[in-house]
Amino acid sequence: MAATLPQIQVSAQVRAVKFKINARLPLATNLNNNHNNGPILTLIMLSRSWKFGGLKCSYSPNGTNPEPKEKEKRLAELQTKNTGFWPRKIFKWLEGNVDDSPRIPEARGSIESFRNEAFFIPLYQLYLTFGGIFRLTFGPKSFLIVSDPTIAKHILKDNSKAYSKGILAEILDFVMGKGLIPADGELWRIRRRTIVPAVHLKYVVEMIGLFGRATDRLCKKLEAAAANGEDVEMESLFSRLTLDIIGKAVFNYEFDSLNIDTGIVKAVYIVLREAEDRSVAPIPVWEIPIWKDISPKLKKVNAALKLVNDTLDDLIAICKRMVDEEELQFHEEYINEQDPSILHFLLASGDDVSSKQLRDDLMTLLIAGHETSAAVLTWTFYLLAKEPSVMAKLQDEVDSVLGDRFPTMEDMKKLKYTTRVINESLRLYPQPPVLIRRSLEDDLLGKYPIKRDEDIFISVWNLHHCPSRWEDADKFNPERWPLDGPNPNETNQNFSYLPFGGGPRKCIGDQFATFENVVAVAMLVRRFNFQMALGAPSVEMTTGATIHTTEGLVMSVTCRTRPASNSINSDSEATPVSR
Ligand code: HEM
Repeated sequence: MAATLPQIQVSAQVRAVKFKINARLPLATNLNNNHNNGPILTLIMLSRSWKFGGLKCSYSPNGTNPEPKEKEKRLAELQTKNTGFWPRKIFKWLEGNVDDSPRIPEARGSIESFRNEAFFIPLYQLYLTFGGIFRLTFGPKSFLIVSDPTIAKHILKDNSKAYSKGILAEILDFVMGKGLIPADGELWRIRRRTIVPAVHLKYVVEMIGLFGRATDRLCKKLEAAAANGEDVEMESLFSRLTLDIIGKAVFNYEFDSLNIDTGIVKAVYIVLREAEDRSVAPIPVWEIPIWKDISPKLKKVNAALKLVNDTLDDLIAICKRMVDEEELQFHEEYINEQDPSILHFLLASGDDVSSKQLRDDLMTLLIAGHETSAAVLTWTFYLLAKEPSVMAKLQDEVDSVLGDRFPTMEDMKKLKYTTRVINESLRLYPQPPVLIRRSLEDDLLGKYPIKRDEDIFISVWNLHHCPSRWEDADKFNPERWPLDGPNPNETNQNFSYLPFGGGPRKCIGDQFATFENVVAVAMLVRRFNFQMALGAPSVEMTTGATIHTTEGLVMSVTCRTRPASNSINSDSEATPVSR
């Protein structure tokens, strides 16, 4: 199973751990500009200093290199003779350590090629050796890897002003510009204040109907596959489902990608794929001036980007006309029934239509809300196929709560086990698995002082798989979240669980996404049984913006005997599911 993590064995004498790290980093984790260290990293760490496989490496837990014996002896002599004339600083200087502050444990490595392993897996192995914060160094470049909940909270929440999105903003610039995810500082504050009100409760409730209609279209596709006995590749279907949903929810555009491959759908996928490719590219070729003009791939990307941008401009113009003509008064929970999209809300609120900023924000929402939800659904169905007892319990709940109709807001409160399944899926497969920050000033992380301009990866994967925090950490066990307990989040789990980040930059679509996933899972498991298809490629992880499978999630689908409507729970007002 892909989530089963290799454990490293650390012997007392020699700790020799050879890690091959695939530098297919999550979207936020590219090594570009001066961070460019090539595609693959191989770390070889030896406790203290030993020769191993012809390569000499060193590691010491306080970050200093072991000194030669003679020098140590001389220092010891000097120290024993110290009568107060030699200040302590001078001994430290002779040791090559000018200040008293503790040094962050350091893992040093060399770079080497190795494919087909998700980057965060070796980071997990290093975490088991080095602990909640360590420095990962290759040549002149280093990164801080944080897997400690208190330090994560400090960076994300308590001292969040001292951190920017760093390399994430650089990589995403071509597609998101200064959109809400990459933006920092005052611009981010202004945009966040403008956009968050658009995702109000009434809007989210309205979206539940949209989630149901879109999932119903997917059900029809699956019904056809089931009738023909065809296997289905669920990862790409989930990607299309969530694209259809987010297009309609953000700018009232019907991609209908589940049914047709129009030019715009293809263009969106070209742009999304490019964003992922850039996040894992060893060299930022797109920045080389001549290459930019002659590369057929980049030409294609630019053409696709132009089509997407032109379409967004058109949608903004159409929406602007609607807003000008309508007589609705703008208020806190403003919603236009014909077009409840976020774009409509923003324009009605007086947001500047001509600005590139609005387009950047729409593009950001499209990407943020599409890949993440698709990945959650993919891994949830993979986990469910592996745990039939969880699937059976889930189907029981859905049968009894939903009966034969589309889910409503009321059902969201009742589908408690379904929600726990999503909570647990997000623990095992956090999307994205790593959060990126850069320090804007000197700071203290735990007991360790750090300088400005440190690139930091907060490994949500490590936080969510920590063996001392979670019982049977690798087990898919929705029961770990009591049904009568609060919905787990970063606050009630003390930053050990960060499915939607935390602090001021927490996801603005958390409730939207949770309901979207609950509706999709509930409707799908009510209608179908899912199994891994016979002869399907084994499911392995790889990283782009989120965790993908390497070769898709190929499943066989069979129709369930439709459960009878449940008269107690069924809501006569709610729309029956179309047949
Ligand atoms: C299951 C689906 C989703 C997951 C797992 C998810 C996860 C996250 C996480 C972890 C962050 C924090 C990133 C960081 O701190 O660096 C984030 C931020 C964000 N998310 Fe989501 N997200 C999901 C769905 C959505 C949806 C549907 C939308 C939009 C409708 C959305 C919009 C955003 C935006 C705009 C931000 C940036 C907020 C800011 O920086 O102020 N997300 N998301």
